[in-house]
Amino acid sequence: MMGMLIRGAAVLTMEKPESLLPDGEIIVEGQYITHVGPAGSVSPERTFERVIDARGMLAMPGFVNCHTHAAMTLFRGYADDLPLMQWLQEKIWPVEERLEPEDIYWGTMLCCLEMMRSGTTTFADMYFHMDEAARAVEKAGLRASLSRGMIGLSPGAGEALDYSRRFIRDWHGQAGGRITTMLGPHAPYTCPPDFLHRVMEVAADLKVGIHIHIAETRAEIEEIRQKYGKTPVVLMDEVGLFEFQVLAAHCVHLDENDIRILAEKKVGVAHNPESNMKLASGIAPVTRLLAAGALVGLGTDGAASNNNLDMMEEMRSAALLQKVATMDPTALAAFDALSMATANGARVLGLHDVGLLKPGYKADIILINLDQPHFYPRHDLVAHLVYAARSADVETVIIDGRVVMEKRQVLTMDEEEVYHEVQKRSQRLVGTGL
Ligand SMILES: N[C@@H](CCSC[C@H]1O[C@@H](n2cnc3c(=O)[nH]cnc32)[C@H](O)[C@@H]1O)C(=O)O
Ligand SMILES: [Zn+2]
Repeated sequence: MMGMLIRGAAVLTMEKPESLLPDGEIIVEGQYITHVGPAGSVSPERTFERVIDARGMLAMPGFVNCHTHAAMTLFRGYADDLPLMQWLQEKIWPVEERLEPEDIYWGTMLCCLEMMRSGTTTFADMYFHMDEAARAVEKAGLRASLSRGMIGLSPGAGEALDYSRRFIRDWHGQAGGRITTMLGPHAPYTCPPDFLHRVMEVAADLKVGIHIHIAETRAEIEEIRQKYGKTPVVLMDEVGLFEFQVLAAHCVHLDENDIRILAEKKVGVAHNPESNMKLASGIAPVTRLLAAGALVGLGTDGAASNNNLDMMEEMRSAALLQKVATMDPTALAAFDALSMATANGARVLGLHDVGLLKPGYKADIILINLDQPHFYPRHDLVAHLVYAARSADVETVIIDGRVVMEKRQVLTMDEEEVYHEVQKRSQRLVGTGL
């Protein structure tokens, strides 16, 4: 195998803030990165199947979106400006009842298209009809951790758990390892402890992680306190959930004890600042979580509560929100926000060879076009990425060693077909035709 050489780019490996090569060389062989070094580190005699001249670009790991509901792109702009419980119960759950499996395929495809075009290479999804979501991911070429969301209180809970078990067996490690799976009990207020015990049995049996929403709103804290006399985090800990690899979305309303538990049990937290702001759920104590040593990644949540899947915007929102919430401009510095969006996000998903540009890591690489006004002067590229960049700056996307977008041309999906299918289906679902 001769592999692919990327040369001429500034290379941000994300290992340390100072590990930026102003002019670097990256070799990709198969799915993996096999070399990262300065210009001239690759022998001129060596030949490659493909050489990408990336002068004027910055190479960095693709973004990892730690929490979304991919096919909710179908409901973007359908129900806005409502609090979470009302939004879910009155607006979202009724239209979700009407979703057909093929809708999920196209909704997930639109999600993949939007993510790829904004530099996201990996995402964690919790939804249903997950076979269709997996097929879309397989076709689109992204990396994803997929879970079938389960409402433990619903009459269909047993069926959802059976589906999950079968789905995990069918899909875990598929698409050359791009697809992994988790169990998806929705939240402590929809999944009582007896159901969570059944979920944990399956998790132990199939050796997969658990993706759940925790402590998203004050209403949830109140409801759990009234029912169980404790916080959602303590309840989940006592149930034994944190003995597993857990991806906990939101974690907005936490006390000091909750923060200590999340850090100690190495729970992966998915922080979703824009969804939390839009639904007025609150501000997650990210600064305190990080100070306590907790593992925190970044997510967009579904497109119906954000309303886009843009990780650059999310990163910027995360940093700005922590600063204003703590009244401390040093809070969530640029490199920390960038780590949450890449390397730490991968760890939150339990992916230990994703999120850094380093030999032995999966070749999930994005090239960002630096030849633009908002990237001058070139003082600090890390600060530029967090505070000045926008998603349209992403030129080229490589996932699992394969070029899937080049010069902003998506190579794996037919964009027009995706738009057409999504428009048609969302009209049927929510009855609006623009
Ligand atoms: N209703 C499904 C299972 C739930 S999938 C995951 C659910 O999470 C919902 N969801 C989306 N965003 C949020 C959020 O921020 N908090 C809580 N739930 C959300 C989403 O609408 C979806 O219904 C069934 O038929 O079994
Ligand atoms: Zn969610």
